[in-house]
Amino acid sequence: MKSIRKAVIVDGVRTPFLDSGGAYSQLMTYELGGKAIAGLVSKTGIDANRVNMVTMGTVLHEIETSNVARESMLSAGLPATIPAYTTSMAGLSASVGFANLCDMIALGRIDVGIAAGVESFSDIPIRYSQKIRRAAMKVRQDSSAKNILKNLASLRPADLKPEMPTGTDFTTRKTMGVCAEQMVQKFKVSREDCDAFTARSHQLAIEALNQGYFEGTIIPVQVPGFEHPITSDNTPRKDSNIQKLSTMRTIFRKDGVITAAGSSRFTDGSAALLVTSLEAANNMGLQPLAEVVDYELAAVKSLEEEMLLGPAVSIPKLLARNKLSMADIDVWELHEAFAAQILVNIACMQRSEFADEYYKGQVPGELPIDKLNTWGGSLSLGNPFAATGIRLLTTAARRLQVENKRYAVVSSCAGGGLGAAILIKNMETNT
Ligand SMILES: CC(=O)CC(=O)SCCNC(=O)CCNC(=O)[C@H](O)C(C)(C)COP(=O)(O)OP(=O)(O)OC[C@H]1O[C@@H](n2cnc3c(N)ncnc32)[C@H](O)[C@@H]1OP(=O)(O)O
Repeated sequence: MKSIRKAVIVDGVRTPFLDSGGAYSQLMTYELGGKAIAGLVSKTGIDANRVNMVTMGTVLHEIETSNVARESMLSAGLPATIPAYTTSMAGLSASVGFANLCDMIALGRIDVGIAAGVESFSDIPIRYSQKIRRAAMKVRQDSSAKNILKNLASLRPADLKPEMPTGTDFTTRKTMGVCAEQMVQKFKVSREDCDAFTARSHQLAIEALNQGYFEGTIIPVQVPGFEHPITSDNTPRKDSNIQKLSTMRTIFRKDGVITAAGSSRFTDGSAALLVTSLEAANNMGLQPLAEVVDYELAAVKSLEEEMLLGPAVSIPKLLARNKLSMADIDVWELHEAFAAQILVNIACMQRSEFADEYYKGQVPGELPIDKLNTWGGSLSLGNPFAATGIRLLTTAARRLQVENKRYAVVSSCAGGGLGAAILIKNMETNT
């Protein structure tokens, strides 16, 4: 086995993010995934034959293309000799694929990888009820007319109702919005602060678009039946101001704080990122954006009250292991599942009782909000679950360059009470 080597982020791209049920309804998930991979190869100009491995995360698995990584890279025209596998870890699905590739690079197993993520809520796996599935299996074993009639007779009209995925956590049987409101009950954040955070997210995304920070990273997508390629997200919203937000009703709990605007929306999109060894980047004449320093995967103790506290349980461990404090991090990119969820995570990291429970008494302190998601976030840009992990990494790496800073931390919560934090470092300040 070779010694530990540096993994570097060369660049990343994404498709425009669109509310589900929109233009991407024309595409199967793998086709949408292939758009980001093809866009990445085209943007970086790499010879696709140099790619050793492709990972793609997804949360909602389409049955016929269950290894969506493979189907996506083939649809992107990559050589069939490149192995590809699909990663699944709720909202961290693409992040864990990225982490796998970094480890493979560090250990010398591969030189060049593509880490991607895709989500389509417009092409979701819809199932028949368990009663129908069982009857169908019995008919498959014995397809005589008598057995078909017997099984048909055992069914009721209600059994024919299709089962749609709802985004409900399997263990708690609660939606993420309900879980987020439970965290608010325990850790207390105000409606006013949530509205202010939501308005900030949209305002910063609009500013980032005006500044041209996303130029070149959002690839045009040609959808069959559309005259022109799709070139931009359908958000942020200009009317997402505090005056309007404060009048909106809460949706997951009557006396709660979460509105439709304070929730990330069901979104379709894909994203892909090129990660290589430093040597491979140099050999290919590529200028990487950032070095991958370390990552931490973590999980909460109580799924009932702490479902979306992934950042609060993963960031402090990552910082402590790397002997860094909150103040050492210049660029923060956190997934905005809900405005309330971000505020609860920030609050938890300042509490001694939380620190006692999770990190042996060291209180991480205040995450500086002026360094957080300054180009907007999932509330204002959309949240195609797995693709979001790659969007966050690309944004963090690019912000390091634009802001000329040293360290960035990317962190996300996820269903199942999971969390991840990833530490990257600007290549320009790589001392
Ligand atoms: C997956 C993981 O592991 C981690 C995670 O990310 S967990 C979080 C995952 N995300 C979720 O669970 C998704 C939660 N989202 C939802 O359930 C739904 O998108 C939602 C309930 C929030 C939206 O519900 P909806 O009924 O479709 O809302 P929608 O009709 O768009 O909006 C309601 C109203 O608010 C308005 N509105 C919405 N967002 C707004 C905004 N930002 N600013 C101003 N107004 C807004 C709309 O225009 C609409 O107004 P009208 O009634 O006048 O038309």
